[in-house]
Amino acid sequence: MLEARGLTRSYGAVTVVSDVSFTLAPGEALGVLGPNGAGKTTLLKMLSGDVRPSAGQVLFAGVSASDLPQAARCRAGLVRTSQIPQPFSGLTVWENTLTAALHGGGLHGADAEQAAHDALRRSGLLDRHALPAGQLSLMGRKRLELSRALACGPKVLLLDEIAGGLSDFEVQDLVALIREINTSGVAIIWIEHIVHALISVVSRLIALDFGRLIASGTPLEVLASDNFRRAYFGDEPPLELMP
Ligand SMILES: Nc1ncnc2c1ncn2[C@@H]1O[C@H](COP(=O)(O)OP(=O)(O)OP(=O)(O)O)[C@@H](O)[C@H]1O
Repeated sequence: MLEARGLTRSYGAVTVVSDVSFTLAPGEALGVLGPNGAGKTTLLKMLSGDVRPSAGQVLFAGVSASDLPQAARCRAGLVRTSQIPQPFSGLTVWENTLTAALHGGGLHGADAEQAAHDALRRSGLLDRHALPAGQLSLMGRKRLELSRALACGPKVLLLDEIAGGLSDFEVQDLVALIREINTSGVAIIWIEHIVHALISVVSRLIALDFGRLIASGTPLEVLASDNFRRAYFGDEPPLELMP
């Protein structure tokens, strides 16, 4: 469904993502871990088309997406949510979601309205459809971020630290929602620092450190790998943090 081939991004002399390759199968859920500044968001932005790779290629459904702009990738089903939700705060929840269906999903008329309605229902926001987005709680804004993404008709959903700042209960609700989206057939790549939330959804992890892919495999394989432990804990990981 999606393939990153040798993705690299440099800013001046500094390379923040270096030669990262991986694949994502249809319907799969893949987690991305790594310390702050490891290059995770930059990697996701290269997949979505927000950042142009300095080298490497993105293949989506077997076809090179490298020359497709961000909007075209979104319409094709490669949809990203932002680390910090940025709805149009003066528009209502409904208007925000409808705008995503029209402009992100490329839908028209009744089709766009149906997609927006379905997205609001799935994300649990139907009862707040008339509320200005600026009046939503943080959890409400996270739901709206997912609602807007769903309204675009994603085949692959790219989630950037969507659980950040939420309470434990809210994280549980969000995990249930993301799991439902994934089991409905949408493949997911999820960057997340809240590891227990991440591994309750994904079946595979990749880990980055200083822009390089340092581990990939099942959650257990990655969390137990020497490279991963060294990146997070230095040479001697505390025993109580071992999985
Ligand atoms: N536009 C830019 N210009 C220069 N440096 C950048 C730019 N965008 C990102 N960087 C740098 O690239 C590195 C990787 O940033 P990135 O946001 O991808 O990391 P991250 O793993 O997502 O971090 P976090 O977990 O803190 O969100 C950081 O050192 C960051 O300062």
